[in-house]
Amino acid sequence: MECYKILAINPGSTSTKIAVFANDENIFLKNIKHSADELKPFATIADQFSFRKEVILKELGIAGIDLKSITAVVGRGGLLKPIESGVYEVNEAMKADLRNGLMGEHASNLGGLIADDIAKELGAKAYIADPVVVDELQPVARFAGHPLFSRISIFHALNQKAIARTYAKSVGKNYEDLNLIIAHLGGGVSVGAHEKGRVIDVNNALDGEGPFSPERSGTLPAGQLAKLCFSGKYTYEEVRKIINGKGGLVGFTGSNDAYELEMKAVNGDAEAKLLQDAMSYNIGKWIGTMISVLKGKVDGIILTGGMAHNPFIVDYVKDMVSFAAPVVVYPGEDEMAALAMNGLFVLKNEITPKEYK
Ligand SMILES: Nc1ncnc2c1ncn2[C@@H]1O[C@H](COP(=O)(O)OP(=O)(O)OP(=O)(O)O)[C@@H](O)[C@H]1O
Ligand SMILES: CCCC(=O)O
Repeated sequence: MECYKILAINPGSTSTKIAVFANDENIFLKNIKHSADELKPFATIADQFSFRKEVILKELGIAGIDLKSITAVVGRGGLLKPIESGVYEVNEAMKADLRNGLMGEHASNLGGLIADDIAKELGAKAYIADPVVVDELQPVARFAGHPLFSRISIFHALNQKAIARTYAKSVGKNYEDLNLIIAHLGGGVSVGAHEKGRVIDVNNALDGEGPFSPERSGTLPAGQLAKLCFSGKYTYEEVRKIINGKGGLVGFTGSNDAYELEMKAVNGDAEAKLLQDAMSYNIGKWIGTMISVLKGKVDGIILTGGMAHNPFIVDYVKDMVSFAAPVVVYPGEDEMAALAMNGLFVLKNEITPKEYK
């Protein structure tokens, strides 16, 4: 059997994860952490391009990975225009949108850019897969209650889709035959209603919608938010930070570490327990919303992401929603394997990459 080597690149806000797969075998995995001081000199995410690329090449060199053996490079896609799920070949239109932060700044904007740059040097092809802007919302889900507003699909598409397929396989079904609710419980939280392989509704996990999470506010009371914006006490940037970065657990405790909160709760801190319960309650409430989106026809409810390791959050949510369907837990995420496998499917001609326009 031919051996394809795929380099996967997943830039996050405080880390760059890289992996090399030989077909479906993971032969190298590295989580390169970036301290706040290291990233301080860069005014924008795009400015971090050379720094992150050099760090990746250095780590691959240290690991003795022969770059010439790489067949394809797959990067985590960023804030592009809304697109359907799938694998996309990196092209000039995509690079321009990623570079210019067309839909906003997000560390994953660098995924496609760095993948393309490294691939070009190797004469290989670069792809992105299931970026956060995957948009399969049904028409009624796009309404936000005033013509000046519309709901937008931004969520952990890569992990949600990969976990959905893993679960479907485990029950001997196709993803496209199931109705699933997937709650990704990470630094941000997204809760998606997957109807027969399409995410017909999901909260915008990046921009003030959904349950609050370790570092995001989720939905805030609109009237109070409007008042705060015009109080003269906060700049636009400060309000943005309340929504994303300094919201959620960071706002309440100063830390985005849900594990730290869990330990405080375990050790008898009643406030910590109440906050953890409140976060779990809101997650359960949003899953309830998606149960009604799927009209109660739910084959499975899946909890994934880092906080799915927390038994108290899992039990709280199970207690609220297990009336509707079995609740299955896949703690953590496997975005690196998901990226690489999407690349492998393309190399094996099992899927055709789509064109970004
Ligand atoms: N083993 C664990 N037990 C309990 N909590 C955990 C565990 N691992 C991670 N967490 C908590 O899960 C939260 C999210 O962590 P995770 O690393 O999944 O997020 P991320 O990858 O930074 O964000 P995102 O998934 O939104 O991209 C953190 O607050 C962390 O404390
Ligand atoms: C919402 C998509 C990914 C993230 O949490 O940043």
